[in-house]
Order: sequence, then structure tokens, then C-alpha cells
Amino acid sequence: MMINNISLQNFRNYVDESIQFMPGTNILIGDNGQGKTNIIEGIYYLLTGKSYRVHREQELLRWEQNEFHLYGEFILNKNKVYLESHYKNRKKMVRINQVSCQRLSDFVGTINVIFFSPDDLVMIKGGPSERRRFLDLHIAQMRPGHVSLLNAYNKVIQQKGALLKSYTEKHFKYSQIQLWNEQIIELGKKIILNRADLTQRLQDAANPIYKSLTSNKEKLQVHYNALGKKTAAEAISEFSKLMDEKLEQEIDRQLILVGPHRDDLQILLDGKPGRLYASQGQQRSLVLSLKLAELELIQQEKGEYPLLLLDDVLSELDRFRRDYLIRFIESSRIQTLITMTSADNHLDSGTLYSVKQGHIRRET
Ligand SMILES: Nc1ncnc2c1ncn2[C@@H]1O[C@H](COP(=O)(O)OP(=O)(O)OP(=O)(O)O)[C@@H](O)[C@H]1O
Repeated sequence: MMINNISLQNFRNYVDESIQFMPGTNILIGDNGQGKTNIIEGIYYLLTGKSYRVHREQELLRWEQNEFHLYGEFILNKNKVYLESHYKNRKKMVRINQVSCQRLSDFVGTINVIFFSPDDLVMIKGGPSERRRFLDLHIAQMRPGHVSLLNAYNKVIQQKGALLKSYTEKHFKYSQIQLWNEQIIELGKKIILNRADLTQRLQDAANPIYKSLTSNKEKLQVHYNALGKKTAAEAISEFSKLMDEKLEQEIDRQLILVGPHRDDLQILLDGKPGRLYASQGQQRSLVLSLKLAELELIQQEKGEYPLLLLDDVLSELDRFRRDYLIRFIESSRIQTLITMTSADNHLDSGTLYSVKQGHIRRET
């Protein structure tokens, strides 16, 4: 998969800028605050319908503007794919090859993308919601139906949550709670199965990478912990029973206590949680291995590597890990966009661009 070009209009600090990318490594160089990350964010938004930095499109609008437009030309299986994303008067509109898409799942995953920045360490250091997000984003790239599943599940969770909050002893609709619970189970099972399946595949792909990053000394494991049970099968068979057992507590605490919205993806280093025991360097190796594993899994599933976006990552890695990453990219010929503040002489090849005050110029 490849990006040929992107145009950004009124997106962040870009007024109207177009960039042509090349196969292989594309290196965006510029001082701080010039707009390197904004390009990466624009591409990511165009491909996933979401920003990884903010939740609201309002913040992506160039200041004092009320519409932004992104246009991109990509290559998939040797065919051109045109994607457009428009935001105007607080409404989003997306098109693929000039055809409007009704839902996010109609275009997410068409062109796959893996994004990696120093903030990704939050996957290890942060709470379960960060790890669920990583896993769900990965699944969505391979199985777009997962997005609809999550949306439907979240709606039911909101409705059940509202019902729990309106509890009074006299007026409580147990039958309505049962209805929501049935839907939570039906949708929740599918979410659990997707997550457990992809976790296993991530582990199988990430562990050999982690081993070669650490000279075979340490072992990476990832385990999807569904409903606090050891296996997904056990969680699914006990889903309904767990819900019945917790109903009184849910009413007391006005919180939904059972469901995959509370699950965790355990990232373990030699059997111990990376969050608690891994050093900073080990945490970086864990994240790097998981990201490279994502690339491999998408390649296995789709027959092509996704686009790789590396935002300010190289400066964060030690020499060994940086060389490993560069070798990986160069040997697998993944089209990669890398941002940095000054040229890195470890990169043998690549097209250089300079980014200055919202303008981009190709230098080589
Ligand atoms: N909504 C917006 N409208 C206009 N300008 C914005 C908007 N959001 C951010 N900016 C500007 O964009 C610039 C930041 O761009 P970006 O995050 O891409 O920087 P960068 O080149 O990646 O820098 P660094 O190397 O520090 O990460 C800042 O000058 C900021 O003021």
C-alpha cells in the first residue's frame, strides 16, 4: 500500500498544501512546531476517520476556519484509490473514489496504516483503556466490521448506564435491564472473540521480533483478559452468570461492571506485567515489537504492507533498536514517512522534504 500524494486545506497550520510522496522512505525534516506532525495526522485522519491526538474535529480546523478538506491518492494492489475527507459546519463527509460513505466502517481498513510515536509508550504505562484502544484500532484495520460492533456495544452500554443512574426502588425496570444485558452479551461475545483471536496472532508475530531485539534473552507475551477469566471461551460461557451475580452491585454503584468495556490486554515481559516491571528501554522494545508485528499481520492478511508513519520515533530509540527498525523498513520495502528535526545519517536512502511554517518542499 502506498500514498502518492495528499492535499491539505485549512487543516491545522496548512492553508492549501499538496505533497507528492515517493516509494520507500520519505523523511520530513523541520524545526519544532513547523507542521511535520500535522501532515502525519492528516494522512492518519484520512485513512481512519480519527485523529490520534484529539477527539473533536473542531481542533483540526485551521484557526478561525469552519471547514477543512483532505484529498489523497493511494495505491492498493496496483490500483489507484482516491480518498477524500471533508469537515464543514460540524459535519463530516468521506468519499472513496468519489462515492460517499455512510459509515466509518465503509472506508476504514481500505488502505491500512500503522502509526508510531513516542506517545505510544502509553500502551504499556497507561491503563487498560489505552491497551483496548490499541487492540481495537488494530482489529478495525483488518476487520472493519469491528468498528460497527464497538459502536453498537457502546450505545447499549450508554443506555444501560442511563437506566442504572435513574434507579429508584419503586421504579426500576428489571425487564429493560435484562434486554440491555442480552444485547451486551450478544455484541460483547463477538468483541471478545475478535480481541482474543487477534491478541494470539499479535503474540505469535511479536515474540520473535522482541527476541531478536533482546538477543533471545527475554520473552514477550500478550494475553487478552476477558471478564477477568483465563480464556475467552470461559468468559463467554460465564458471561450471563457473571451479569446476574453483579446486578445488585451495578445498581448500588450505578456502574456497568461486566463486559468487554472493562477488559485488559496484558503485555507481559517474562510473565510479569510490562507496566510494572519493564525498564524504559524494555518498554520501548515491547511497543516496537508490537508495532512491527502489526505490520506483519496486515501483510499476511492483505498481501501488502500498510503505510508506516513514524512521528519523531528515531531520536527516542537507542542505536541498536533504531538500526533494527531501519533495516526492517528498508528490507521489507514498506513505504514509510518519518518526521525528524535534523537529518539522521543512519538512513541510507530516502526522499528528503523540508517543512517550514506550513509549507513543504522536496529537497532531493
Ligand atoms: N488548529 C490549528 N490551526 C492552526 N495552526 C495550528 C493548529 N493546531 C496546531 N497548529 C500549529 O501547528 C504547529 C505545530 O505543528 P506540528 O505539531 O505538526 O509540529 P512539528 O513540526 O511536528 O513540531 P515538533 O517537532 O515540535 O513535533 C504549531 O505551530 C501550532 O501552533
